[in-house]
Amino acid sequence: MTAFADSTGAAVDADGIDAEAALEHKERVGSVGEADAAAALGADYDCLVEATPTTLGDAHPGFEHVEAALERDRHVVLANKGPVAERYDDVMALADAGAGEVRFEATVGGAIPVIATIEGMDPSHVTAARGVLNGTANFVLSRMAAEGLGYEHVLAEAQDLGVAEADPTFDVDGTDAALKCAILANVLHGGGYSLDDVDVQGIRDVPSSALELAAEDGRTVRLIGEVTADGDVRVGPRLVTEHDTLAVTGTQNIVQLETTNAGRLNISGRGAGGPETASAVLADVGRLPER
Ligand SMILES: NC(=O)C1=CN([C@@H]2O[C@H](COP(=O)(O)OP(=O)(O)OC[C@H]3O[C@@H](n4cnc5c(N)ncnc54)[C@H](OP(=O)(O)O)[C@@H]3O)[C@@H](O)[C@H]2O)C=CC1
Ligand SMILES: N[C@@H](CCO)C(=O)O
Repeated sequence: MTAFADSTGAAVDADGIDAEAALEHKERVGSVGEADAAAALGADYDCLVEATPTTLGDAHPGFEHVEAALERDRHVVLANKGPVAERYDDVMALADAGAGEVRFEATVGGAIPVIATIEGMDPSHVTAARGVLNGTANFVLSRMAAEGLGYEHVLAEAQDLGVAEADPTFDVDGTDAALKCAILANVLHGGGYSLDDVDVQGIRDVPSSALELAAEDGRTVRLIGEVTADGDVRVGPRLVTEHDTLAVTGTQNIVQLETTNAGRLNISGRGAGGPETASAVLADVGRLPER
């Protein structure tokens, strides 16, 4: 690693950075290094890992970071969903114009290999996708149902686990799941989608009484996102039976892919969290060609 930045500073060294020392510097001083944060963009590197907070619309500052790397023919690996959910076509045009590749496994489903599976099948053989795509909302719904706990209390627990977005309304209002669905739609249809194309409803208005009522009937509520065979994209709370494949618990995610050759694939696993997300980022780095 030759550069490492946060919002207020950067550590840059072409001979390699001591990550432990940079993190210790952040603990002590509040930033990973003394250099200007923007200095990391001009550093000597092969691949930029973009993991700034996901933002909507112009996807600032993530998009500009991606642009700076691709214009220098560097590879990009994203954990940040903004650039590939909101500006997929712009990102791919930049990649097509140069020698850098863009990968973004971590943006959908945390540690589980959703994008790699679609690539492996070939997107033209995947007709639809649906699933539980937000670990925070799933944690909140499953804890509320299992423990009868209040919404605010459970959301605070999810924030402590490090799975909630910097702005947790993204999670509970369905925005994060919608961004992931827009990314899936872009992968399946070769671009053209953003958050504006997703019909979104979150879980904020799901009362614990609705979960109790559903449980009496052997059912529960899950925040389900889907890209339909017609290309429609939507996210909302849905009733599912307690034993349904989609009724994963805690921060687990599940993605169901409808495929022409393999039928329905179910891929589930840890969909959020620091080590989980880092594993997907590193898997992408390993998939990049040598520069
Ligand atoms: N956490 C998870 O489970 C998952 C997260 N993601 C995505 O990964 C990204 C990171 O998530 P997470 O680590 O949880 O988020 P955090 O909010 O914990 O961390 C974001 C980091 O970005 C830094 N940052 C902010 N602005 C800039 C900037 N202009 N230049 C350089 N660095 C900047 C922040 O610096 P500072 O420390 O100074 O504030 C902080 O270190 C988000 O886009 C999120 O949506 C994707 C999958 C799973
Ligand atoms: N906040 C997101 C992180 C993973 O993208 C979640 O809860 O699923």
